[in-house]
Amino acid sequence: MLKQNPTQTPAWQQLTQHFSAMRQMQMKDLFAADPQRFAQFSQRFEDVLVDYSKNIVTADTLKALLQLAEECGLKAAIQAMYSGEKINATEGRSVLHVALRNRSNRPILVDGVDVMPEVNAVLAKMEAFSKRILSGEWKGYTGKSITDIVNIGIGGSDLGPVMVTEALKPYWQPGMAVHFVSNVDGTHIAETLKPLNPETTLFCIASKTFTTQETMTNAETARDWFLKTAKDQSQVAKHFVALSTNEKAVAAFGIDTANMFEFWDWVGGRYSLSSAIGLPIACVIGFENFKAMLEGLHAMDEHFYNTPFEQNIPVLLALIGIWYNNFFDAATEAILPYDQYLHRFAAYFQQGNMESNGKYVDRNGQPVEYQTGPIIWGEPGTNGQHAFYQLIHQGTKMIPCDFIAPAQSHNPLGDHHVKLMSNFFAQTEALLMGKTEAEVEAELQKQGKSAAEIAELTPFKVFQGNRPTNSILVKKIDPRTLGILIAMYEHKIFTQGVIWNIYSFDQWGVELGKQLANKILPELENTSTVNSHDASTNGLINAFKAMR
Ligand SMILES: O=P(O)(O)OC[C@H]1O[C@@H](O)[C@H](O)[C@@H](O)[C@@H]1O
Repeated sequence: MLKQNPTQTPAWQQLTQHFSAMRQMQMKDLFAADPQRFAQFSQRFEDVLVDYSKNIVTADTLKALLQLAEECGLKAAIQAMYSGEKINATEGRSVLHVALRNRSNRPILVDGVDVMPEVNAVLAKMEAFSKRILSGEWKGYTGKSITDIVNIGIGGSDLGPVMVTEALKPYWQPGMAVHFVSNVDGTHIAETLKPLNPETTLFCIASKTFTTQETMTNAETARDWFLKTAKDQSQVAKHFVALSTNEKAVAAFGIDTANMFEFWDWVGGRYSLSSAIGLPIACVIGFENFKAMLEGLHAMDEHFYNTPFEQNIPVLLALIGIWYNNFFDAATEAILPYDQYLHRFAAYFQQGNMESNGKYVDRNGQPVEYQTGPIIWGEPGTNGQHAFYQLIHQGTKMIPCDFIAPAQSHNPLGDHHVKLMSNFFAQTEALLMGKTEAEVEAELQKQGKSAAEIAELTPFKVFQGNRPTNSILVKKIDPRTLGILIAMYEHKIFTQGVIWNIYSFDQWGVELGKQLANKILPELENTSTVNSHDASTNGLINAFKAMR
């Protein structure tokens, strides 16, 4: 894979020059000058409309950004990922979440072996299992059917299934509920288990490595809780399944490996929701709906693979993100879904994006001299409007935002949805157009304010506007569309990682804290004074011990 420093490309030089012309550019002037701007700067994919016209870009900007993608070897990088090359170089692994939802079934080789037969075998096992659970055929230790699934996992073994099951709540099958325990804080599992009945509860222990401290601790607590009632160790098999790559550790925990749903080291945790990690999803929305989501993911995978970059939605979104991140110095991006069911969508892509592209070392092992991954955050609208939008509208920082909304609500109550959507449209319009001094003055005059009051108040009520947004309007949040959206963001992250010349599929940055926590844990289990750390850490640990 090309290991190109993006700032050393001709395209980057061109963008730098172009930026000096664009930094003062007003989007409303661009709209006024070009009646075709919406048509020119929007793309449709199935029932998804992506409008990126409200960005500080011209055709020239996109041309230079597309050139940057070429010069950074994006084409070859996509090819390398889809053909199973070991692009996760620091872990020596392929990166093949696209194989998990490869509905075309075209062979995908890892070390010369087609992975599709094993992918399909696990999917078939998930289908059979989820059908047995949902039909009530799978019985617990007292002969009752399962009513509650508890997924125990963290990070990529939690956030995807949480986000998807919440997003697709209207598709939950009758008589089945799903719960998630991730935090090692005992409160999480204690509160989750309180209303549950061990006779009708199934635990999915989800961990790629099956060594993660939080998950193993919660899994042991769950097993103790279950055995407190069930008594008999042999009944664990009816209530515990494992979703993992680590057969040995699964067996050592006491889970029958017949109840293990396998995946592989070429599935990154944060890209694993279409692997066995998706089992709780399939068990609550039904396998047919899970399959529809896989088909949506695959459709966007194909779009990303086959579409020329100038119409390629993930590529365009990635390039626009780079434009703000690297030229306008925007440090964050907000994801703002106008759909309550998508309330964990931003949290999901916070991991997806920040764990992938939060790297300061490039693929040559050198510190980068440019910005890489942005900070991702967001909450559903309209809640955000009454909380943090003040800063987006009038703060000193540029925050490019993605607004996402469905045309059809799953809950068409009265005029709720048009009210919601009026806010969706109004916000991006306000961020684009702002409100001028003259408009504010005229408004205040109409309200009967004196000249002195008008002069005093006007500066506070002006909106500069010119704040960039993408609008992603979908017909309905259904399994297929959700799959499309997920893959769209995944490939955006991939594209940016390629251009920033970083490895997007490792996560070494999470290791140091784990190591230190393992060192500190035994120090907390006795009463002696600790002095093996820096003064602050010693002081805090000793204060904690004194307070217990
Ligand atoms: O699935 P596992 O092995 O328990 O790992 C869970 C999470 O563990 C974290 O340490 C990693 O940063 C995540 O990427 C990962 O998803």
